[in-house]
Amino acid sequence: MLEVRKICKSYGKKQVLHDLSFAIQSGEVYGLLGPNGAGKTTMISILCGLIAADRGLVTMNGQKPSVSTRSLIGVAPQDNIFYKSLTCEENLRFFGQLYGLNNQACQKQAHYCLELVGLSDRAQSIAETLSGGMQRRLSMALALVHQPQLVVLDEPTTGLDIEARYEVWELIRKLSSQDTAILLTTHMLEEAERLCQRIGIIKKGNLLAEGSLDELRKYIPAQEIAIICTPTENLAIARAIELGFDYRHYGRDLAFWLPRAMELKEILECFEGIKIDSIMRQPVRLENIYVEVTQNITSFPVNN
Ligand SMILES: Nc1ncnc2c1ncn2[C@@H]1O[C@H](COP(=O)(O)OP(=O)(O)OP(=O)(O)O)[C@@H](O)[C@H]1O
Repeated sequence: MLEVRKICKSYGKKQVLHDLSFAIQSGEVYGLLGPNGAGKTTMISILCGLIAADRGLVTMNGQKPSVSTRSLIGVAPQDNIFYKSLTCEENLRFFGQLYGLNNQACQKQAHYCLELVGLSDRAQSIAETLSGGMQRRLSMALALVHQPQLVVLDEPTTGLDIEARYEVWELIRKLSSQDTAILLTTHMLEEAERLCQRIGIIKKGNLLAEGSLDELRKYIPAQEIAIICTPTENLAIARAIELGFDYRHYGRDLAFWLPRAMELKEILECFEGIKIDSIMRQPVRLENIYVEVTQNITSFPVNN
């Protein structure tokens, strides 16, 4: 449904997007991940027609950008964009009008979207009196008022507490089940892991890796990861190297990549003679892959 093909963009002499290509199908949640300054917001701005690409093409359902293709996209930007002093319903009706809906359609869509995001009972509440989580859901409702086929959610859960985050996640799942395509940016890798069917990781405007979580696991040739806490890290690392285990530091955690499934007892036997305070086995997480890819430890080019 959405195809982004070899997009390039520079601000002055600084090129921030380099031949960026990806595609999103109906009902798919696609996570566009990358460190600060990677180019995610620039890409979103191009998608939404806010800025022009220097080169490359964005198509929706095979069509080049036009007023009609733009109406197929809804955007909930990082910062809430509703009018604080209007009620939820007034905001929705106003945004509906901006998208060219007539009065009747505005009314109908306002009610439908408020119900979809679980805010029907707050229709007459002034927007700024809503909790942070409700305000994010109102922003999402505004992005949906014109029934877009693709919704862009730019860091939809930043700053939300866990309950509010769950509500937004539920809403994203609901939209996806209704066949809406979703482009999600987030710095919360657990969020992307839970919600996204496919993930693209970009850095400095280059797509470094793309695929489902299972496909991305190829970046870490391990069955599992063992996080080990030891007062003598050097000894443990030396032993791991002898045994042929790769190792990484994730923050303060020392992690060994286990090339095959191993019982805890067997792992402990590997480190016999070395004091181990604690040990934890875990599957390869998106976080591990993301670190690997964005720190260029292992590099696998993505074919555009
Ligand atoms: N209007 C602008 N003029 C000049 N440079 C810009 C402009 N907007 C963004 N940039 C630069 O382009 C690069 C990409 O920025 P962008 O905001 O797209 O990254 P991002 O991945 O969205 O970052 P974040 O995760 O922090 O939101 C950065 O180096 C940024 O400083």
